Amino acid sequence: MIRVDDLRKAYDGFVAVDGSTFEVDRGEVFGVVGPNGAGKTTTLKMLAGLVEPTSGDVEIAGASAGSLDMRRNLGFLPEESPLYEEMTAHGYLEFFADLYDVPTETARERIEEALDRLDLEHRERRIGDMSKGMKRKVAIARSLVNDPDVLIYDEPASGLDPLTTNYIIEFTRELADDGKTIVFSAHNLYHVESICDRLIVMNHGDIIARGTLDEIRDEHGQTAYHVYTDVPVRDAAHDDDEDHYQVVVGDMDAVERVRREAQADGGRVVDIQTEDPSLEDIFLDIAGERVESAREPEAERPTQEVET
Ligand SMILES: Nc1ncnc2c1ncn2[C@@H]1O[C@H](COP(=O)(O)OP(=O)(O)OP(=O)(O)O)[C@@H](O)[C@H]1O
Repeated sequence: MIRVDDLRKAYDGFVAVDGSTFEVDRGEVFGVVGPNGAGKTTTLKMLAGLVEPTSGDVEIAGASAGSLDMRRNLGFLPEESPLYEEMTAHGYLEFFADLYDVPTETARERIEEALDRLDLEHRERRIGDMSKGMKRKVAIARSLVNDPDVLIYDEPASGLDPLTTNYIIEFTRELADDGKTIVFSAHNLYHVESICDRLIVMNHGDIIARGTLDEIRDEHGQTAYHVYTDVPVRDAAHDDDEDHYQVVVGDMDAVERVRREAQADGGRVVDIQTEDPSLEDIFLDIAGERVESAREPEAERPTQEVET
């Protein structure tokens, strides 16, 4: 659906995006992740035909970036979406539907459906008097008025309260389930982990990792093994609540060493749990930088039990 070939952008010699190549399939949610200044917005704007690449190509559903065909089939949500503050949500969205030549009745139905699904309250309120979350929902509805196949969302949920953030992130997933192809950027890696099919991780203009989250984990991540014993072993911490000892190791050989050590002291391993690295852990590993400190609590991370 989207093909990006050796895309590059330099501003006065400063390279913001350094030769990105990737493809996005129809119906996919595709994440573009990275710290501030990684080149996410520049990449998304080049996809949307809003920034002219220094070199390289973008093709969306067979149309080249910036062409009229492509624009008709695209919804872009900028990081900061300036809205017409004096208008109501309806007035504003009808105005944009009109720009896309959407027939009035179709536009009304589409707008109503989008605002219902986004659960936008106080639709007749002046946009200038709406909360930040409400404004973001109006901007998202705006990206849908032309019923595009492709949506490009720059930080769709950044800076919003957790409830609105979750709502928007889940809504983004639903749009893909409806068949839309979505490229979205995020600082918050937890959002990416929760809804992306595939992603690229960018840093300083380069793609430093790519694939599904599992593929990225396999290639770059390291599973942590939490080993619980009933006798003290080297480097273990005592868990007062459970009255056992816990040590975290990086591979099965180390787990085996802990088991032998416990046995030598007349004890045993009582449990082993694995913890997959989060995208943030992986990012720290490969880029040596933290992408987002304000992530969801640790408890949200998936933990699987393994056979002991
Ligand atoms: N119009 C411009 N002129 C000069 N430099 C620019 C311009 N736009 C972006 N840059 C630079 O290009 C780099 C990449 O910026 P970009 O906005 O794409 O990053 P980002 O990953 O989206 O960051 P953020 O998460 O902060 O939005 C940054 O160093 C930025 O300062």
